[in-house]
Formats: sequence, structure tokens, C-alpha cells
Amino acid sequence: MNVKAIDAAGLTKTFASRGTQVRAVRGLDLQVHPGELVAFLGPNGAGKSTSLRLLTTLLKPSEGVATVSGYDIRTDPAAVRGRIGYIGQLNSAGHNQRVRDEVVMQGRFYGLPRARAAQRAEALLETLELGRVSKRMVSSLSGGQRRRLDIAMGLVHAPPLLFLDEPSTGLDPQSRANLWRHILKLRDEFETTVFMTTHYLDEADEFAERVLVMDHGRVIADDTPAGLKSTLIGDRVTLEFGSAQEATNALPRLRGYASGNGREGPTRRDTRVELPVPDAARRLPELILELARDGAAPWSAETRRPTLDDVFFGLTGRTLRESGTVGDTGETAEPREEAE
Ligand SMILES: Nc1ncnc2c1ncn2[C@@H]1O[C@H](COP(=O)(O)OP(=O)(O)OP(=O)(O)O)[C@@H](O)[C@H]1O
Repeated sequence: MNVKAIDAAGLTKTFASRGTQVRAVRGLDLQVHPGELVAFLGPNGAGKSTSLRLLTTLLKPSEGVATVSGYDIRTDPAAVRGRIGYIGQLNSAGHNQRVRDEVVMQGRFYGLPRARAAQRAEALLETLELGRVSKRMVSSLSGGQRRRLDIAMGLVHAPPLLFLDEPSTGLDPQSRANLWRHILKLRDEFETTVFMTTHYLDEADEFAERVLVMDHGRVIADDTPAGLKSTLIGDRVTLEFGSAQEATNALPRLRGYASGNGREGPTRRDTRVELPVPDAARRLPELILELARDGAAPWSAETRRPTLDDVFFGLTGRTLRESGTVGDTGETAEPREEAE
């Protein structure tokens, strides 16, 4: 029997906060298969961390059921915890410990015999390229190295399923790329299922096989990044006209070409019009010919593939940035990664 890594139905969490009810997660239905790499995307307060905390048994659901690695989160939380790694938003390692000791200690915490814990620590630190710093104090590590140490600690008991809550927030782009190289390597080596939240659209796009978009406590889309972009949005076409008046004149004709989820038509800004068009590379010549027949040919035309931000906008009418979410520029709250 193929046990699902995650199988949740109707998972709900309501917090009571200062006399009001906050419905953080509203009926989460989710199935994740072993070996999948799933990214959970959404603005601040969408309910991503709460979902993770429910699935990792740190919180009890108000309603709904879920099994994680085959065990019930309500009735068998200890069995669930023994089979998952959870790396939260804050670094967990103690500052005044040596890197290697910290991982060994975590292994002992999970009940591994000393020799096994030491062996796992060696192997993970090597895979995560922390072997060189294994005798250093945790406090001396760079932001990226600390994040990788967190991952080593989360994986020391060889769990088949790893939960990562915003693994790369606060890292500069180089450290993020490095961290991702390691996550993918671990996955190939140990066939670990990875379920992660992220604010970074570009990394969800590049690395996740499946993206769940969450908003106001609900999953509003679930597909591959490419699937989300092509079914929900279509390609983007930008046409530049000789004047704002010409651009306005072209709008009725362009409305017939615009696609998407019903919310989006062509939008004009000064002399430029942008619109979503399915299979734009093939349809663009025909579109320009039609406009030319009306005497409204554009000066230039350009197509681009949609981004996940376009997807989010198409679904909610807001961009992730407007929703108060970190963009894809990489804020650097942590020290830069050492060159390795
Ligand atoms: N312990 C709590 N008590 C009351 N409300 C809470 C609690 N934890 C979370 N919330 C609320 O639940 C909602 C969902 O929060 P959650 O942290 O799950 O969102 P998120 O999508 O992970 O956001 P972020 O991207 O900022 O981490 C928010 O409105 C939050 O304020």
C-alpha cells in the first residue's frame, strides 16, 4: 500500500484572540505523495505557518482529520513527530554549542544510539558542506550555514518527510541558491518528501513540482507552476501604440483576445496595452493583422511568460507585494554566506 506522506481533510484552526475568532485555516484538504516537493505560497497571514504547525502536531486542529507519514496527528502525535523533520522560521541551534555536537545531541533527543547519531551527523554535515565548520561554535556561522545546520538537525533521525517554514527568508540570493542546491541534493540522496512555505515566487517557480496558493485560510489553487500559469493566466502580451488615443481605440478588438479567469481584460497605461493571451507566440501575428485591418496596428509587440505573481493577481486581484509579502529581491537580514 502506498502510504501518503500527507493526507488531510477539512483541517481547520480557529484562534480566539481578544474576544474575536481568527479563522487561520479553513478546511484544508491536502494529499501529498512520497517524494513530492510542494511549495505553499501566500501572503502574510494566509495561514501557511498554522497549516504547517497543525501537520507537525505543534497545534491541535479545531476540526478536520489528517495523517502524516501514515499516523493520525490527533491520536498519534508522537509517531508523527518521529517521522518528520520540522524546521521553523527561527534558528533552533544553541549559539554556544559546537556545530557537530548540536547535531549529535539532536539525534540523541530523537532516541538514536550515540554511535548512530554521530554517524548521521558526520554524513549530513558532509552532504550539507558543513564538514569544514563542524568544530566551530554555532554563533560563528553565516546565515546560510545556520540554515543548513537547522536542516541537518531536522534530518538527523532520517525522517521521510521534511517541513520547512520559509527556509530562505533573510538570506541573500547567493545563499538562497546554495541552500536550494542542498535541499535538492538531500532529496535525491534520501528521497525525502519536502513540504515548504515560501514568500519567494521565483524559488517556488524554479524548484517546486507543485504549488499550493493559500489566501485567507483556504487553498485557492493547486497545480504545477507551469500548469498554474498556463491554465489560469496565459501568456502576457504588451502592445505599444503610436498614441494613447490609438491604444484606447484598439481596446474593444483586444477584449476578444484576452483570456484568463474572467477577471482580466486588456489594461492600458498611456500608449501601452497589456493583455493575457493563450498561446501568444502563435496568435500574435493574427492579432496584429486584425488590428492593422482596423487601421490600429501597434508600433511594437512583445510577449512574456506569466509569473506566479501574475497567477496570484489573477486569483485574488492583488499582487503578493500589495499583500505585504516579501518580494523576490532577497532582503538581507543575515550575514552573507562565506564563499565556499
Ligand atoms: N496563536 C495565535 N493566536 C491568534 N491568532 C493567530 C495565532 N497564530 C496565528 N494567528 C493568526 O492566524 C492567521 C494566519 O497566520 P499564519 O502565521 O498561519 O499565516 P502565514 O501565512 O504563515 O503568514 P506569514 O507568511 O506572515 O508567516 C493570521 O491572521 C494570524 O494573525
